[in-house]
Amino acid sequence: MHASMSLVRQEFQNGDHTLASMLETPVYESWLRCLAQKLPMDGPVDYDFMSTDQLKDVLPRWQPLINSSRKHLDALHKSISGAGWSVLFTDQQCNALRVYQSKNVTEQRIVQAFRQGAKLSESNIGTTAMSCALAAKRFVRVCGEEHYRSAHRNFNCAAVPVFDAIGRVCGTVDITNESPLADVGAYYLLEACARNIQIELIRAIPDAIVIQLRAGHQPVGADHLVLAFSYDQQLVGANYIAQRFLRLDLQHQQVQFNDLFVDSFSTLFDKGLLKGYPFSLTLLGGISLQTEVLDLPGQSGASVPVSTTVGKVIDQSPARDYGDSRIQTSVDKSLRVIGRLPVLLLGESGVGKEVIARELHDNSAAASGAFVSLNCASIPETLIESELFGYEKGAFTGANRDGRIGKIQQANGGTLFLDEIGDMPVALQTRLLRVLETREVERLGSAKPLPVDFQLICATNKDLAASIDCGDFRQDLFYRINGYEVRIPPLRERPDIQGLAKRILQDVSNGTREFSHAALEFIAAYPWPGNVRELRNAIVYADTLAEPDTLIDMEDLPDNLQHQMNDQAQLSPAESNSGMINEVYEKTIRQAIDMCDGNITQAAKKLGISRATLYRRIGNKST
Ligand SMILES: Nc1ncnc2c1ncn2[C@@H]1O[C@H](COP(=O)(O)OP(=O)(O)OP(=O)(O)O)[C@@H](O)[C@H]1O
Repeated sequence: MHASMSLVRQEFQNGDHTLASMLETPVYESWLRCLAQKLPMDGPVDYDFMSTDQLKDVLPRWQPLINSSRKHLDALHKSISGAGWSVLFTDQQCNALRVYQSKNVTEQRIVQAFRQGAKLSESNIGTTAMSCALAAKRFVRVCGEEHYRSAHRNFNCAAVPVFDAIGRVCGTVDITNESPLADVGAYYLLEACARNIQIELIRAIPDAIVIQLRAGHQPVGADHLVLAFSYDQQLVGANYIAQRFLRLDLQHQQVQFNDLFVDSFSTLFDKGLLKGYPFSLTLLGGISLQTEVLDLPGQSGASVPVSTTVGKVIDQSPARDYGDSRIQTSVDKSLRVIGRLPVLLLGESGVGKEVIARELHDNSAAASGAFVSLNCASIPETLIESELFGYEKGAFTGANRDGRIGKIQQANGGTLFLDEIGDMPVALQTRLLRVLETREVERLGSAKPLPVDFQLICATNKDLAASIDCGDFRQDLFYRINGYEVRIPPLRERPDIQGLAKRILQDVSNGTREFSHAALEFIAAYPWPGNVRELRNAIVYADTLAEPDTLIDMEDLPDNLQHQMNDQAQLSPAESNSGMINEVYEKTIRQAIDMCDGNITQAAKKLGISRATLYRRIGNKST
């Protein structure tokens, strides 16, 4: 094989393509593109990387793709790393979004090139499995000297394209090994990973109802068809299998629910309420498919494993940690009452009210029902009513022709989570109160009451007592929703911020990273005005941008945290009158001095404050 490939390459370089044209078509076509770009076949390859600033610019654009792929890439890496495979996830320009090096890697070029932000396009590094898979839109293996650049002759690669919710190529997953042997098992897992990422992208479509379908006789583990519909019945996502099975071309076609099925769209909601119970949908041609609702609008899905083709899909949700045992105690108590009393969660923005609401739902007797959330502050006042109560066919101009099921009805048999309840308009508070009293809901445009049964969890960061005083919140509704009140302390008041941070980092990095001592001290000292949301974002940021396989250090955390800390440290003690905050800054300053072995000038530089300010702060402590 080696001798013959050398001959193929030699003849190609001499302008004779007879042998090269017998290579796999995607590989030969890539060679032709490389030739057209005058890339040399021989000689060293220099890898090009995005600068940290460029990475910061593109990361927000990549984030949805990274989020949807993370757990499937983690699972792929775990499965095949021991067999020597490194995993690379790229965007559609072959820029490395996420990398996993095999523990057994020895080839220096893999060590060098497998870094986030590496620019690995064909025009930069010649033929690769990624560039071939992108062009051919299918699985391609490129082995040894099939790589255009001879520097890559020790690479054995395979790659598949990743398709987005409507079937456009949005990236690739590549696996690379130093061993030249084919590995059918690894290829199978690679293809399953790409299919699962597409399903995850479909499940991330906001406000879509996502269903999975299969023929009754399909064996366990076979791929399902996954379809997502918007409220107006339009097909907004379909996985690769569904696109082929139903002959769809979503990039160029608009498809409605009843272009595909004989059943009415409302079947999805009526049957979907019993989440987890399959029902039957019939295609226009008469084929009947077993259907299950994966996500209802308002629920963020993308967490339940769908395709079983990767074998056992790992549930990555860790045992919950709040950094405060008082919160766990309150959650445990709430669980005892939630079936009978509504729970009211109070706390600043970002403390984790929705996380706790989901935790309560998942561990309650209604866990098999839906968790339906409505943020009363984030949708226009005029829409809350139809969102909550739903409406009948033709209830008002612009209404969907089939009518719409409301959130209250969707939560039947499950949990209704009303976030920012303090922002609900007073007129609607009256209607909600009636539903809570009668346990019946009337859709807009209908006088027919429908019985409903759900657990209620409300949350707010407003002072409801003050809202009642000024007439913005009904007192009787307050008593109705406040069966059991849980006050969630802000992060800065929790005793074990470091423990929570470690747990989040473990989750985010899939157990591959830890914090340095200095970073942990900083985390404990910083006041976290954005609470756990801010902490989590900072950790995701650091995990994404820090060099692979290193500790997360203070410098890896977002710059703005350190600036905010320093700004506070610049304040005179009189300006910064909170004892807690003073203590926090003094602790940071002491740590900086320790880290600089007592050198005040260096410590001041590290903190970004003047020596005078630093002395003033130390003086403040000693007085
Ligand atoms: N205990 C926790 N462990 C890990 N992550 C958490 C925890 N609590 C909250 N988070 C994360 O913090 C972010 C904010 O959480 P959540 O939306 O539940 O807060 P909230 O109090 O409902 O905020 P808001 O009032 O702004 O709606 C989310 O990204 C969530 O994943």
